[in-house]
Amino acid sequence: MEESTEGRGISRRCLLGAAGGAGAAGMAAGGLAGAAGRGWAGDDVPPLAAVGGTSVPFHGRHQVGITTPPQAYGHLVAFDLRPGAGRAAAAGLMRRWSAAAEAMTAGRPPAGDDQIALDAGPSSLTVTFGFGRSFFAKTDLGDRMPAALVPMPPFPGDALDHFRSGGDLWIQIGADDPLVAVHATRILHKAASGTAAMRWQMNGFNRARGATDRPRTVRNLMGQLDGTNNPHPFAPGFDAEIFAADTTGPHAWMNGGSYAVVRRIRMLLDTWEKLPVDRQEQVIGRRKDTGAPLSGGTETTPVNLAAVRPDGALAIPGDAHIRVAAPASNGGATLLRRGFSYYDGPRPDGAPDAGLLFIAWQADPTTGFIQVQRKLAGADGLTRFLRHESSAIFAVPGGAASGSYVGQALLES
Ligand SMILES: C=CC1=C(C)c2cc3[nH]c(cc4nc(cc5[nH]c(cc1n2)c(C)c5CCC(=O)O)C(CCC(=O)O)=C4C)c(C)c3C=C
Ligand SMILES: [Fe+2]
Repeated sequence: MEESTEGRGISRRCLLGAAGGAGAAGMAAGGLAGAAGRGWAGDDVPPLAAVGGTSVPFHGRHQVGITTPPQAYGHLVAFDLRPGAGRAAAAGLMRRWSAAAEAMTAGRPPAGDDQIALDAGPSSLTVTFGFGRSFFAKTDLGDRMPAALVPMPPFPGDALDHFRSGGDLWIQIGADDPLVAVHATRILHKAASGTAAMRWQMNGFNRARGATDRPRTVRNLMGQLDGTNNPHPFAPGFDAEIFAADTTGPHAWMNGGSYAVVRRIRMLLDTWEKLPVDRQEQVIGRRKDTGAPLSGGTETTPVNLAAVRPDGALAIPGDAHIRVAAPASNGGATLLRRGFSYYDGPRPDGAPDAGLLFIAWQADPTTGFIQVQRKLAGADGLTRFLRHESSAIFAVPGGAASGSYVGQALLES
């Protein structure tokens, strides 16, 4: 049975983690020992299960939610500053948001808690904050806007909804428990009151942690393993490809930061599902069941783009998604893809409103997403099964040190 602590509104479970289950760098299963030391000596309380007890520390050089393994539930929320809200108001908001995020990711109740996630533990909650281009003019910080935060160019085939694109501020919320994710979303929305209004919200999901016998690549709504050939955080060159280069001067506030490109990409599932599986595999260039490249091997075997079949045809077709998107086809352009599926029921035309909340992380969107998407829009066999329906790009500053808030180096210097 669950026990809540009177007056503090936090479950004792939150303070007693479970052993095991921290599958990734930066994650701590039962990583709440500090909290547990604050007067909670009970040993008759059942501990949180591994999913609930896993915490991802909020503070660090980089914000969380970039290299953190994708959680089961995700909410992407964009806000616009209210008229009259300038730099000081934005600083106050980032301070409130960071304090709430720091508390919730540690399994503590934030200020003004509504207690809807009392007994769930942190459940790998991450909260990631970003700034859109429009933020800088409204806060009189135009001279601090980095050159890499370019306007997104149009691409052939785009069908963008302006009202679900862009935004002054962005929050990515991820957690392995749905109540924890919704709780964080609602708390952060309430904390914005008076300063910023919600512009759009999109809700997504991935496979539940623990549903498979071992952590494995997520499967998207087309049925493919998606994320296999992502760059690995421990690989040489990863930081240079994904995180902004350290600088001094007006853009030093982005040290440790990254750029997020967010695209809501609807999948034309009724058309896709009519295609035989072997044709679907040719479109991607990988086996649908195992994720192995059509050049052979297992999911993790390096792709051989030069491999030919006995009949002399390319094993991975010329218009296969993984060929056209590969760094080798794009001057080395590398992205870290970390998205969420969405499934929002039927559209008025009867087709499923379903697809991918595609999020790409990179050191520079011009040499990252924009370069690759230009190529894909013209040459990728997958394109005819997709519609890009919203688009945004955000500068995501480095993580906050303990006692400071995300974006402080921008807003207070
Ligand atoms: C602009 C970049 C990309 C968009 C947009 C994009 C959309 C998209 N992709 C899939 C499914 C898969 N993509 C896969 C690999 C892959 N995709 C991109 C880029 C974009 N994808 C890259 C750079 C790569 C890696 C290429 C490589 O070097 O091998 C795969 C294969 C498995 C994997 O490696 O992740 C799948 C499957 C969908 C469904 C989609 C839009 C909805
Ligand atoms: Fe892709």
